[in-house]
Amino acid sequence: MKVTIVGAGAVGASCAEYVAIKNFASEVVLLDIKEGYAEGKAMDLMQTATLNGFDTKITGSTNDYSKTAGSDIAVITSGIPRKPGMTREELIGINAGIVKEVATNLIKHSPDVTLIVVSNPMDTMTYLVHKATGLPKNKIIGMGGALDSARFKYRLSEALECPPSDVDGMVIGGHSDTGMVPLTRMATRNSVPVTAFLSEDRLNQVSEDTKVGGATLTKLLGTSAWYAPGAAVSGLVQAIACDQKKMFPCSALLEGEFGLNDICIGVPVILGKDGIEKIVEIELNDAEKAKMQESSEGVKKTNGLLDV
Ligand SMILES: NC(=O)c1ccc[n+]([C@@H]2O[C@H](COP(=O)([O-])OP(=O)(O)OC[C@H]3O[C@@H](n4cnc5c(N)ncnc54)[C@H](O)[C@@H]3O)[C@@H](O)[C@H]2O)c1
Ligand SMILES: O=C(O)C[C@H](O)C(=O)O
Repeated sequence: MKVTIVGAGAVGASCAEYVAIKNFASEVVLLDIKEGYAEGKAMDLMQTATLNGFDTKITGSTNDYSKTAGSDIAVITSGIPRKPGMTREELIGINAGIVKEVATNLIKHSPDVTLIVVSNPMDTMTYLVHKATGLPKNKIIGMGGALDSARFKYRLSEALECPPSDVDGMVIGGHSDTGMVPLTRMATRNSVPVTAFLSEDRLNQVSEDTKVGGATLTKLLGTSAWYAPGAAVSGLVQAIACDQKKMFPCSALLEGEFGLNDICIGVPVILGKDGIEKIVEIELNDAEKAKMQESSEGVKKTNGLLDV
């Protein structure tokens, strides 16, 4: 199993580290445009192999896509991150060109690759990859909901004063400060609805904290987060590589599902060896449907800025 990660920055390197530590891939190629950078990150990570007990071979490349040939899965984390005070949408001007070029180069050398898009604004970048490449729709996956759901569970565990592993929950919708739709009605603590423990006001606070999860970290760090994003991407890579048939909210191209068309946005999907093997159309109530509709209008507005 060969995994390529383009963009050896904070998120790309974190993802490479988690993939290696989970020890399911034979090879990880890190590629970056910055001279020597991916090679340096790869060497540093390889020097953790005996410490962390993995056998995955990690190599680096400065923009030489021939090194990525035959990749089964490729992750796109190339592009600029936001700074405090910015929205993800403001990154489109620089990141659209980078993502389009990177996706085209990857497919040239690995025509059967499954792509995971991470660069922001992620839903729009995922849509761009659909428009710019001829890959089938099951092979283009946007990562946002897995991370947002992890943050939702963290915030729920804080409110419930319990370990995060007690909590289950999911965030669908656009990966933006206003577009996320945390499904509080369906969240549980060991199968008991969290609504049994938390007031409506407290749950609203959990939702609002979840939606600005990325912005909160960006303010603290001066740039956007990387540990949870890297871990979330590695979960998607593992589900595909190991044909796990796991359910994650991912940005997928919708053709009528959830009443939406011609858009990539976060919905529950089953991930296995064929990428997105199924979109799971869960039943939403009227309030959730309205939030999803509003979220899709935001994503479509950003898509309208694309030159496709
Ligand atoms: N979808 C998500 O949930 C999520 C989470 C975190 C970050 N992100 C996004 O991921 C992207 C990367 O974030 P980061 O913190 O790793 O940034 P970073 O600046 O640390 O790393 C980005 C890397 O991309 C490289 N790069 C730029 N242009 C390139 C090109 N044409 N080819 C190859 N490499 C190129 C840069 O040299 C840099 O090393 C940002 O757009 C950020 O907003 C998304
Ligand atoms: O917040 C960001 O800009 C990065 C990423 O989308 C995140 O949610 O951490």
